[in-house]
Amino acid sequence: MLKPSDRIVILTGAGISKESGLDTFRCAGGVWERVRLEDVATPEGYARDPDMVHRFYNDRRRGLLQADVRPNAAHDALARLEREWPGEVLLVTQNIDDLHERAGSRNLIHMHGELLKARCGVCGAITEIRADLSVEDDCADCGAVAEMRPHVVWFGEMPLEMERIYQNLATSALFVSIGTSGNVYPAAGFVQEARINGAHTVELNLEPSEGATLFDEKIYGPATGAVPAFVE
Ligand SMILES: CC(C)NC(=O)[C@H](Cc1c[nH]c2ccccc12)NC(=O)[C@H](CCCC/N=C(/NCCC(=O)O)S[C@H]1O[C@H](COP(=O)(O)OP(=O)(O)OC[C@H]2O[C@@H](n3cnc4c(N)ncnc43)[C@H](O)[C@@H]2O)[C@@H](O)[C@H]1O)NC(=O)OCc1ccccc1
Repeated sequence: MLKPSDRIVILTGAGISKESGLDTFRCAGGVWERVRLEDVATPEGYARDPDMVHRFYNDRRRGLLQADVRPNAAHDALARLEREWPGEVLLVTQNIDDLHERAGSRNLIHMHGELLKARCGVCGAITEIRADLSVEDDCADCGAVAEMRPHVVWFGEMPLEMERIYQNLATSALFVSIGTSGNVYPAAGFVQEARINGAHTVELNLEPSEGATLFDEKIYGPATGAVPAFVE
């Protein structure tokens, strides 16, 4: 069905990191059951209580840096696909963890940002971070005081590299969505973009997502089983 030169675009969400020990957002016991999205993942929430937002992301960052949190078989299979597929494989993730990179994925877009990076609210400089972030942190580049925020895309903010993503969706022969519930836009609209351009669309998830009916093919089950089997 696919020609070796064909482009493949893959979208991943929190479900692919679940079996690595990282919580999803909307499943039972998920992140948004514990904290209000409006308080910790919006610019308004940050303006209201930056300490609360820093605590939220510092906790997740420490969780990500735990020794037992590492890429799983699904992350590994996608890195292998990128290495072995003769055509281009672009991996677009909504996840802010670094498990795709640790698995070896390179042609990767973090459309919602990265937990191990901070950004200056004044000059936009981006720095790598592994320790806690707080309102005390100043910008090493422009010296702005207390302006360092998590380099993540909050609700109401424009996701990253949207142009490059739409260009690749417009020329993809295969679009695969893995471990996402299809609730958050514009990511939830990518399947429609891919379909419009004639791509074959596949959903790999634990259960049907909001956009399940838009996929040509659906395979349900844990990612660590479904993704390696699909890549094989
Ligand atoms: C809630 C929703 C209604 N709101 C939005 O979508 C909003 C508003 C909006 C825009 N357009 C719309 C159109 C209609 C309605 C609303 C909107 N969108 C925005 O504000 C976006 C910005 C959204 C980004 C917000 N930031 C996040 N995160 C970063 C921070 C952080 O992480 O803290 S979103 C957050 O939700 C994303 C989606 O969640 P999922 O990854 O899908 O996780 P979820 O828990 O929901 O699902 C997990 C799935 O995995 C499955 N699963 C579980 N275990 C496993 C397993 N083991 N194996 C396989 N699958 C598994 C489960 O079954 C489940 O289906 C996450 O990735 C995460 O990034 N910005 C924007 O639109 O800018 C303008 C614009 C417009 C056009 C074009 C460009 C720009």
